[in-house]
Amino acid sequence: MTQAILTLNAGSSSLKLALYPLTGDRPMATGLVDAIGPAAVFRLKGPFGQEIPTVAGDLSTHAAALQTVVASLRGTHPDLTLLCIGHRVLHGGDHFSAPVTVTEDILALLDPLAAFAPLHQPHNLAGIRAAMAAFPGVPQVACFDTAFHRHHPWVNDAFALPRAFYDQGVRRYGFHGLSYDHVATRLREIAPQLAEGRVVVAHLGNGASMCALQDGRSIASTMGFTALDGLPMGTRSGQIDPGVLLYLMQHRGMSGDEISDLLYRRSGLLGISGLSSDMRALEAANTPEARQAIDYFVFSAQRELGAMAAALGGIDALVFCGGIGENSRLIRERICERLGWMGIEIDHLRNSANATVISSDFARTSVMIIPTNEELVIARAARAALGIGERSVA
Ligand SMILES: Nc1ncnc2c1ncn2[C@@H]1O[C@H](COP(=O)(O)OP(=O)(O)O)[C@@H](O)[C@H]1O
Ligand SMILES: CC(=O)OP(=O)(O)O
Ligand SMILES: [Mg+2]
Repeated sequence: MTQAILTLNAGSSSLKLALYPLTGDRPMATGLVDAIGPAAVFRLKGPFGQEIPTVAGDLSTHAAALQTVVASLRGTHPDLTLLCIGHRVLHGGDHFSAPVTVTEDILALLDPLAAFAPLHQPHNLAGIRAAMAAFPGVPQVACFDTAFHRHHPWVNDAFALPRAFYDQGVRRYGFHGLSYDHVATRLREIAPQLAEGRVVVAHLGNGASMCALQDGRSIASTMGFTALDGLPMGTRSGQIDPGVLLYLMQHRGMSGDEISDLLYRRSGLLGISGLSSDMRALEAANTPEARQAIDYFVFSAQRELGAMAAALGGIDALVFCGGIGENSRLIRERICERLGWMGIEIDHLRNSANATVISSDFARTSVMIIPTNEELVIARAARAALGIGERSVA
């Protein structure tokens, strides 16, 4: 019998998965079902990144895709027994500061939070419900993007609104917490002294944010009540004057749904470039609009980095992660330009090689690349829920 843990990260049109053994950091398989629906594509890889054949099956919904995924995993592991399924869930509100084993009561607490995370939460919860239906009796563990930030000082948790709103949950939650948890853990392994200091982690992917870590704990983040704030993203606006939204509603007659669509799906890199939400496409395009989208992204990152360093009272290390942070030497180089005032100076050869340490030997502030691994954080939480890990789960 092959006992294993499945991790799921259900997005609006995708399902990312990993199959983990009960010990060790190397997944037995990783996979992605992309463009769930009539034209879905399903790819599965083995422990060394080699392609694994998948079974032909229904990929038209998240629930159907999950069945096809498990059937394919059984192709290589015929005696597969799933002991636990761990899920990425974007929003845990003020209810959760740690992973939790899901019950119907917990789902009832998480459902209303979909209003604060429309791109993610409905799909995350659909993934849990599909897994509960397909594997009754198998524990489902929810791991929240917000949990890592729940101990922010009050000034980084509140907005300057009348107090009642804070009490009703209108707070600066912060997201990408699974990613920051992983990076903080890796940094303690790679550079323990730095990990005790003032570190800003830049998670630059399709969603993008920064986190200020003091001794490995989050004290501030650029994302707030929702995953819209802070840096511009693939299709999300990032920080915007709330007066713009009032103007659009009161004078341009836009509805709440239209503004939501504008801010979540039509803005950011896609909105500015008019071309693509994908940084690779913008780097290749060389149109004035694509260049402006990159300029805006870089300038926002420099500005937010200043804010995170100020929250920490200085900076000892900057760490890049996420699809852009891990792979784009151009964006890293552009962000680090003009940051000499905070002791940042990168070594261009190291940066081009995507090395772990990319700062020059003479720089006061270390600059690093640490590939993120949200799946491993979820797998460890699932192991803890089974009583075979180091962290506790309620
Ligand atoms: N070599 C690269 N150069 C520039 N951007 C890249 C590169 N590889 C990936 N990216 C960008 O990373 C982003 C996706 O990041 P990722 O963290 O994988 O997103 P997701 O949030 O979907 O997991 C896309 O904008 C993609 O273009
Ligand atoms: C929080 C967030 O934006 O997540 P993602 O990068 O997966 O979209
Ligand atoms: Mg992501």
